[in-house]
Amino acid sequence: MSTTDISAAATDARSTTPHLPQVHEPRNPGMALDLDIIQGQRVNTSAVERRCATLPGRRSVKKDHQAAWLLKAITMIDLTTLAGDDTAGRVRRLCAKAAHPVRADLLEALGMGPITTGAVCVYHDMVETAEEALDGTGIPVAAVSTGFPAGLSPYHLRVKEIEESVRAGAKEIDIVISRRHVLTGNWQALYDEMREFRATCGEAHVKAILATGELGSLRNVAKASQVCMMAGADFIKTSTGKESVNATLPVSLVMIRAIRDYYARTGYRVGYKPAGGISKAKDALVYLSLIKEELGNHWLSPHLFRFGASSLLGDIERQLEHHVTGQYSASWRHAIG
Ligand SMILES: O=C[C@H](O)COP(=O)(O)O
Repeated sequence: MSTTDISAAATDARSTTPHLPQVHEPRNPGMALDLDIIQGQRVNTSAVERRCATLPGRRSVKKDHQAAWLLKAITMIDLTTLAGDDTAGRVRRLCAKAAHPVRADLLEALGMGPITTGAVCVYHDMVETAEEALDGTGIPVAAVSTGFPAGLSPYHLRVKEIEESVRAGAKEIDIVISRRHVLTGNWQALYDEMREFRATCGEAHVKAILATGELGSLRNVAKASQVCMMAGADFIKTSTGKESVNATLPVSLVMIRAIRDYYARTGYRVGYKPAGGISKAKDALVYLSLIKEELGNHWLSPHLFRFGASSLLGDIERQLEHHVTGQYSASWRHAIG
């Protein structure tokens, strides 16, 4: 990464606020299911693993540049709470954190104006609470729908859940795909399901959660990515955070390259959301460098990249505090996010 590139990233980080008008990105309308493309998907697993193994060691940005990248990362977090014991109080606190993700004195010391996270992500039941709490901030609410996390509730109820979440005010819907369609190679069923989910979302943007840890192979991940994009997904997302294996770099590389292929074929840019288990600032930096190298700077923006994370923000804020003060605070001081 050249110094020029890093400076550009720093400048961009200072001006990125997701709720302000973004570069207009035409929505992916989808296309007819092309089974030849699906069957033609190949993944060289050892090459993917080799490439990913070198990334964390090779790519590091330091000092001011690191702070700029971390600030940028914050603007691309879907700040998430998806717990059985979620309460309205917890969701309101999370929303307050999304609107003010970094302490004002730290932002001032870093020469930054206000920033926010990319979205707040909750279960359907908490959409109205989050909407009220975020009123006036411009931060969108993302709802996980369609029987999250397993996606095994009756089909008509999954469609209904999307309708209800959109009616409650969610601007983004994170759907879960039926893993069995992938595992049985029923690409038409996966396409039809995704197509209907997308149509039901209407103006709300749809993120397709593949639950990659349950798809059996990287080749299946590549195929499922292509099918969901053909069916009109605005984003493809790795995981619910509830599988035993969630976001990983190899899975990310495969999905990112699927996005690149789809863009080359159709001219439409689909977003990427790694989710689940990303909790350290240094891991966020590796993901951002992977995106930059494989997809380019255009994707380093909240309208095309998000982290799905419940605790990443806390570690990033801790690193920023260290950058400003030279001291690390205890992690419990950054408990939310
Ligand atoms: O979509 C977001 C994930 O559920 C968050 O997972 P996490 O709690 O491991 O950060």
